[in-house]
Order: sequence, then structure tokens, then C-alpha cells
Amino acid sequence: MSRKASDNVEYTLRSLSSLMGERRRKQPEPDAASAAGERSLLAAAESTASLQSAAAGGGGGGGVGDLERAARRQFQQDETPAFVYVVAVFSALGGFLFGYDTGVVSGAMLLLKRQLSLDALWQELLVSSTVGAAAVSALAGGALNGVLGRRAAILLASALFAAGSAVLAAAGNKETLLAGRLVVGLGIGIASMTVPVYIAEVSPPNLRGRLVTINTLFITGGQFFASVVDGAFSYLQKDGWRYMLGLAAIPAVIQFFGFLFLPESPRWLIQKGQIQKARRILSQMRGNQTIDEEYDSIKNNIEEEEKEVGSAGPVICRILSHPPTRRALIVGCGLQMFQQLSGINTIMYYSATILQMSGVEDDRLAIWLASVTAFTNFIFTLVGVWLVEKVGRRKLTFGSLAGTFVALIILALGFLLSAQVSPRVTFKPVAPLGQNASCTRYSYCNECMLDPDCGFCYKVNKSAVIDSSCIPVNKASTDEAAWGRCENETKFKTEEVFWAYNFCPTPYSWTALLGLILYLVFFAPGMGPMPWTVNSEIYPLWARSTGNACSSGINWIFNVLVSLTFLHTAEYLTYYGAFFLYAGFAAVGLLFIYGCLPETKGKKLEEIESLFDNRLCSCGTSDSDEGRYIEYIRVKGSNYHLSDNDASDVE
Ligand SMILES: O[C@H]1[C@H](O)[C@@H](O)[C@H](O)[C@@H](O)[C@H]1O
Repeated sequence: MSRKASDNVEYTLRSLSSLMGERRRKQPEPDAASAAGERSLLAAAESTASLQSAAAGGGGGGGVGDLERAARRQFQQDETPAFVYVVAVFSALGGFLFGYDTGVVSGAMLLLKRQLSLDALWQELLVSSTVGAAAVSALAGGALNGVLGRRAAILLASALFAAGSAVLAAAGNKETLLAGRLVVGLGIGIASMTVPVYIAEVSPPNLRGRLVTINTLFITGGQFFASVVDGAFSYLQKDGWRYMLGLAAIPAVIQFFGFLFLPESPRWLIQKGQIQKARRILSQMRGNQTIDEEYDSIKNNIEEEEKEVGSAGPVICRILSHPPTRRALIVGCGLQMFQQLSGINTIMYYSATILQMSGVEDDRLAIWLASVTAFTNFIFTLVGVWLVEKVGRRKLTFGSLAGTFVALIILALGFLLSAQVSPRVTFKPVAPLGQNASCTRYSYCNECMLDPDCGFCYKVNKSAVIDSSCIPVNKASTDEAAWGRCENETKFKTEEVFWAYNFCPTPYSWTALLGLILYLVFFAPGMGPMPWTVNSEIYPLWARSTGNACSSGINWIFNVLVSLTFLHTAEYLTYYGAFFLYAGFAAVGLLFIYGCLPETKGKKLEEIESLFDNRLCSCGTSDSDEGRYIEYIRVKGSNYHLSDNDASDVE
């Protein structure tokens, strides 16, 4: 911009600022809407050529109305360029793959275990290897992001997704399957930490929350799509799993080629001193808005950070020894930990099993009902995308976790009720010679159901359970007992008996479905996306990759811990005990969020660090700052903070 033009802009800003001051003085209590309008006018003023001429033309006196009208007109034209949305959607394909690959495995496993005769250990290995690899690569992703940049990390993740999916689709034995699952896991970990950071760095502040939340929408969309694919291909008993696992290669390839044409994060480029390129990309992302102010603010911030924190030593040590970033790291990791401790992946990975345990007997029905739960997760994440810029991160996360807590209590009470009316074992048949008789020691169905080696065989008389026994399950197929009346389908029919593996006949199965749906309705808009969104914005640039790597690593580690231990937890604590435990974690999480999570809505990434200047657990008292916007404007070469209250002081 030429000197003359920038003088004009300064003039315009001063005119507008004093105009706003006048208006404020005349209207002592402006309503929120008009205050927001003023802020918009100020923001628009800096970037407008047409406004400059309006200001020049009308600057004499009667031009005030013209000036406002011109500013408003210009502001309406100041739309975020579609390019930012394209970039966000292409990056969020990483989220889709994360969701798809973690979601698809449960259905694939049903077919795989039969075709490749997998024992329990191999099944667990194939499921948890991906999550474990994701934890490792998320932690390592920090260094990768810092050194190679966000774009290269996303390209690498999509290449890993594509390669892993191809290996899985073509696998001829369980060892190759394991290798494929590990490769896919490495991709998931890198994508999970890089994509939110990249989207946050390219988004304008007013849309950042929404665009980063879109990534979680894609995660839950991927999980939903995976559940439908699982349902559809479950009819293809032979090789159906190849399609389930291999399909992920398509979005991975699309993302890879898309990203060859998409730009690096301008913030990372500025940090690396690639100024010209950074400015070019920033203007591409901001359309007709000037980028000077944003560029200056990023640059000043980097310089200040270097002065304040220095650049010696590993980043994690610098984070830990610098109080504001240390606090941010605790908040970020805490959020990710409570996300997982409230049991989301028990619900996502085991929803079919949970529904069966609560009495939904049919396999296929349970699989399709599980996709209803995945759909609920997806749709309500959309509600989060809509709410995040309206209510802000703090209220959304707190409200969401409070609802999740209630849903967990309902789930637990449902299982408790079912356990209390659990049918008695009334018939103890003698085991045939050489057959295992250990299951006959149980007196109630719910004890029998919790033992993975046993199932419940019973008759029904006018909805009452009669003649019930606890019998060992057939190791080759859990659909029948190892011996006795429930040994096979012909016997079932002739003797009019029912076989329940993993569940007990109960009139309360609806409470589990209700609890599951309620859980997702509350969890999905807030606790699902906010830990990712908040983490993408709370760290200063120098600590962003490492901070996100640590918090994503924590997310994956707790994911493994909670989902892998669910069946054992249920065995030791019973099902209702497990859900009461998650409710307890959620309650502690509520205290943590109330005390420690500040509001970051509408703030520039460069302003957020100061939110952590005060000691931890004082955020509950700083709500008064909410919704207060700070505009940076350039006046005579220096930067001023222009807040609502001091707009008139700029002159
Ligand atoms: O935010 C996501 C989302 O909520 C998913 O449904 C869940 O599976 C992930 O673990 C979580 O990180």
C-alpha cells in the first residue's frame, strides 16, 4: 500500500473511531448488537478502498451517515474467501480417515475372526495396535510439524493412510494385517495432531472455532460412514472385510493429491523466515481484507516470544519452565484426558455389544443400532459446529460434560435395574463327560453373562424366564452353547429354548438405548470437538506443535486405557459399576473445566497466551471478559489495541 493510501486509511480509522466515540458518549449503554456493528465497521474500515473515497468525500460534516453506510456495505463484501473453506475441508479429510479407521474395525473383526480363525489375543492386537501406533506418532508428530511444516505432515499422514489401507485390503495373513493396522495408526496419530493446528492457523479468528470443529465433524462422519459400510459388507461373509478396510484408501488419495496444491500455514512460514511466501498465502486466505495487521501481529508475537522464552533447549522443557504455556499444556492435556475418561470410546467401539448386553438379541439389529448411535454422534457434532462461535468454548464444553454425566448415570442405573431383576439360574444340568462344568457355579444370569466363557440358556413362559441354566459357550461360535439344550439351532427349535451370550433377558433394554443416545446428544457438540479445538488455539506459535503433540498423545493413551479395559472393568465392577466409574471421572472433569478452561472465542491466536498469565483454576472468575473483542489497528506505524471501551482514544 502506498504511503498516501495508508494515510487515507489512518484518516478513515480516526474518523470512524471518533465517530464511534461520539456515538458512545451520546448513547451511554449501547446494546450488544450495535456494539458488534461498530466493531464490524472498524474492522471493515481498514481494508476498504471504497470506504476511503466515501470518507474523503463525506469527511466535511454531513458524511457521517454515508460513511457508516459505506462501511457497512464494505463489511458485507468482506467475506471469507471460499479458499479457506476448501483448505479446511481437504485437511479435515484427515479427521474423516481418523474416524473411519478407528470405527470400521469392529465390523471387520466379526468377519476376520471367522475367516482367519483369530483368537482373542489377535483380535485385541488388531484393534489396539492402531490406537497404540497413533499415540506414538501423535507424540512424534510435534517434532515433524515443527521441522517439516504442517503441509508436509498432512501429506505424510495421507500417504500412510493410503499405503496402510492398500496393505489391509490385500492382506493374506494376520501378520500382514497387523502391519497394515500399524501403518494406518501412524497416519491417524499425525493427522489427529496436525489437522486442527493447520486449520486454526489458516482460519480468520471469527471462524476458527467453527472450522476446527468441522474436523471433529469429519471424525464422527468417518465413524458413521464406517458403521454403515460395516453393516452393508457384513452380508458378504467372505472377504467383506477387505472392502471395509481398503475403502479408506480413496479419501486418503484424494487428500494427498489435493494437498499437493494447497499451501503451507502462513504462521509456520513466518516463523521460518519465509516472509514473502507467508504474505502471499495470507492474502490468498483473507481475500479482500488487508493482511498487514494480522501479519504484524504474528511477527511481533514471534519476536516477543523469542525474547521472553528464548530458543535454547528442547521445546517441551521451555513449555514446562514458562508458566503460561505450562498452564496451557495442563488445560489442553486435561481436556483430552477427560474426553477419554468419560468413556466415549467405550460407547463408540462397544455400542453393539452394550446394546446386546442390555438385551438386544439379534446380531444384525445390534450392528444397525450401533450405526444409529454413530449417526447421533455425527449429527450432534454438527450442533457443536453451529454453537461454538455462539456460546463459546467454555460454556459449550461445560454444558456438554454436565449432560454426559447425567447420561452416564442413566446408563448405569439402567444396567443396575437390569442386574436387579436378573433371572435366577433354576436348572443345573450335569455336564457330559469331559466337558467343562465351571459355568454351573453361577446363580444369576448377570454373573453368568459377565464370564466370557459362559452363556445363559432359558425358556420363556408368558414373558417369564423359566428353566434357566448357565452353560459354557461353544469356543468356535458364540451363537451356541458347548453342550446341552442350547448346543445348536435344531435343538433350540425342538426344545423351545433361547441362548443369550453376553446379555440377559430383561425388560429394561430400552434404558441402555436411551442412555447411549442421550450420552451422544450431550457429548458430541462439546466434549467431542472442544478438546481438539481448544488445543489448536491455546499455545503460542513456538509451543503449538509440541503442545498439540503432547495433548493428542494423552488423548490416544487414555483412549487405549479406557477402551481396552472396558470388558475387564465390567467383569470386575459389573456394567453399572463401569458406567458409575465413568460418571465419577466426568464429575471431576466438570470441576476441572469450571476452574481451568478460559474462553478463547473470537480472540486472535496471538492474544490467547495472556489468558494463562494468572494462576490455574482462576478461569471461573474471569468470565467477564467473554465476548469482549480486541481489534488491532495500524495507526502511524505502530500497533494499538482498540477495545470496545477505548475506541475514542485512538486519536
Ligand atoms: O473427538 C473425537 C470424537 O468424539 C470421536 O467420536 C471419538 O472416537 C474420539 O476419540 C474423539 O477424540
